[in-house]
Amino acid sequence: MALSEVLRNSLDGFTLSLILALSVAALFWRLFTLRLDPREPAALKPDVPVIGHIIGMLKESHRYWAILYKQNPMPACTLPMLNGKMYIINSPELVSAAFKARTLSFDPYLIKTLKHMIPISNKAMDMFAKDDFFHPWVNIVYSKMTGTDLLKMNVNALTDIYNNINNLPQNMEIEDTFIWWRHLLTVATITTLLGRDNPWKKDRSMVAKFWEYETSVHHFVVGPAPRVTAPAAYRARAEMHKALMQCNFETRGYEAPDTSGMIKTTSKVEEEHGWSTSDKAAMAIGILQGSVNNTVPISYWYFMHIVSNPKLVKKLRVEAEHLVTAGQTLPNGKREMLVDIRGLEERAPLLVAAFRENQRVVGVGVINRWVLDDTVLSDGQRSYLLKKDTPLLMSSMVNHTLEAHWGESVDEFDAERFLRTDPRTGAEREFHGDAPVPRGAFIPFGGGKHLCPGRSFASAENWGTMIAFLLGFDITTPQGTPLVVPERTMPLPTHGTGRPVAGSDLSSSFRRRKGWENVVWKVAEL
Ligand code: HEM
Repeated sequence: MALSEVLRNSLDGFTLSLILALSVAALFWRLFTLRLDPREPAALKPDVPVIGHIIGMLKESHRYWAILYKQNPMPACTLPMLNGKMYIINSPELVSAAFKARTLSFDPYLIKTLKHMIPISNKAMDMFAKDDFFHPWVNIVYSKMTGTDLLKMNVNALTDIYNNINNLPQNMEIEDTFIWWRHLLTVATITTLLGRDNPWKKDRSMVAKFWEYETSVHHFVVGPAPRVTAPAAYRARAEMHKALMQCNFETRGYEAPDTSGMIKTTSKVEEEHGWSTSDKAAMAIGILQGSVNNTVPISYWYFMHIVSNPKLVKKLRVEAEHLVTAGQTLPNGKREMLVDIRGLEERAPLLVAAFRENQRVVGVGVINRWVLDDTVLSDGQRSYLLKKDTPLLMSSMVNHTLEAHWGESVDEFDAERFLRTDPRTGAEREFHGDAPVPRGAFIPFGGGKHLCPGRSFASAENWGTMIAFLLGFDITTPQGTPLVVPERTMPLPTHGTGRPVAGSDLSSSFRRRKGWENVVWKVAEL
């Protein structure tokens, strides 16, 4: 007799249903109950079992980590998620320790994300993911954004921006300052990487295509079918890919003298490994995305935080006047104004402090790591075990918005917060790295072996741009009143900085300043 027949004969329907229900419950309990080693960070259970944290993340995006921390201020915790777990690290001491740990890596995320983000072949991606290709390739990215390569990038970016500024009329009304600024910085950053012969220089519509793709990048990363869920972004990516192939890779345009060392050298390595034109162009999309996606919104908010504050503009102009010298008078009667971009951290402390404060205020993204091997982190008091093959997240929003670090004015933009000398008391502030807070509490560029390689470039591009706008223009609303910083959206988990909320008044008026009408901006020879 079959087992099912035995069961049917010996048990009534109710008992059978009960056994079935208990078995399902036991299986569910077994699958979804988090079993932790006592040395791991304590569990932080969601209100709704199993899926509560996922709902929270989807609903609140980056804000969720700050909400959780406010409710449960734990230095580190483990979040149960479906039948897995994720570690969260909140305390600056543990963030610092995590940056130092060689067994915590961003690489698995980078490889997995790139595979979906860019139109690369499986063959090239498999090669990219192998240690003997990946590590030298990443080393090129880092080494080609230092020293003379970095200097050349800074000069090229600012030359592009200054050429644009030099061509502006005496007075200009802008309807959407965000879009206008986005165009200026996107083209300059891409031109720095690819050289002047690039699709974004040739065709203005390419900038909108870049942002169509960038804004929907989560459809590519998460899947499953971006062609269906984000058709416009999918088309935009295809057009960028085709244009890059034609302009920069089929013709070996990436070898041009004004192409950045980073693109030139990574493309050369790809070429030596037999990558097709299509794969080289696909990888360039990834590099451009990583370079532009943070730089442009950060830079817009930096600009807005400054120009909306007339007192700050006044102080910054005093500082900026020492950074420029008059050059020769040109045949058209205009006067060259040379901007010396060397050593701005020492020579322009307020400009730099305002930049850092802007990053504190607007940078809400997270830093992700994958635990490659069992790792123990210590904050000096307690040690935490992190188990192999577990994701780990560090939220910049948690530490960037904590009153305990930044004081009562935490919610305000205070351009002087990052000055090493407190302007109110004259006292020297205790700094840890770039910030007057414990190491690990201010992490706009991440840290450790994944510390953003583009940080010095992006910073100099921002500072140099602001110097020309501060000295050269009065920037107000069309009515002549100070601009108001628009409200920011909460970005999706794939993005680190918000955009102006829909419906904000983004109009502005640029007027050349008296005495600075006939100036031609130029980077001083270094
Ligand atoms: C204000 C502008 C920028 C911000 C706020 C920013 C922020 C970041 C952050 C938070 C990370 C993650 C670091 C970590 O995981 O510890 C990162 C990584 C990276 N950034 Fe930037 N970035 C900016 C500009 C740039 C630029 C201009 C480039 C290139 C020209 C660039 C290239 C990269 C690369 C290649 C990585 C990956 C590094 C790795 O995984 O080892 N970034 N950036």
